[in-house]
Amino acid sequence: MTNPARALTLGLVAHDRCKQALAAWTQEHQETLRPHQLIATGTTARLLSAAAPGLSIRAVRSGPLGGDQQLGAMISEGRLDGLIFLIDAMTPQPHDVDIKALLRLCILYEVPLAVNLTTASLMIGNPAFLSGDRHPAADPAPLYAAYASRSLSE
Ligand SMILES: O=C(CO)COP(=O)(O)O
Repeated sequence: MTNPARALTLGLVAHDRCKQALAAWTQEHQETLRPHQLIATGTTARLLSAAAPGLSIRAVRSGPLGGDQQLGAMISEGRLDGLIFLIDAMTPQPHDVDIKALLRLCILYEVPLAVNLTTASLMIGNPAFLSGDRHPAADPAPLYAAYASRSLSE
């Protein structure tokens, strides 16, 4: 069953060589994105806001300065509904550990994740995703409750 439509909180991040592509995609999909709350890492936010001035995009810090970790914190608090993250696979990044940590939290918490624009378009074109509907297995709480309360005694 599909939940009533609600505004989602979506993360948008792109490495430098992918920023123009994400800006063009955001512009192209601005009507679909408009009802949702968009959060982007600092420099990505600047470019996307220029490309699609009608969208309200909240900036966190730049990725290498903690922005990826801010998005990760939102995931761990259940405050991010999806992430579009265009990663430059050909350029070493100084904050590789932060990138890995953000991807890991998407996996851990079943957050829908697009690492290319084909998947991003599929994601936002899917009415079930936009309505906030998630597969029942997407609730990680039961999975990790046993881990969080594990006994540490011998
Ligand atoms: O480095 C990033 C993600 O890992 C993106 O950060 P900026 O959007 O600030 O460039």
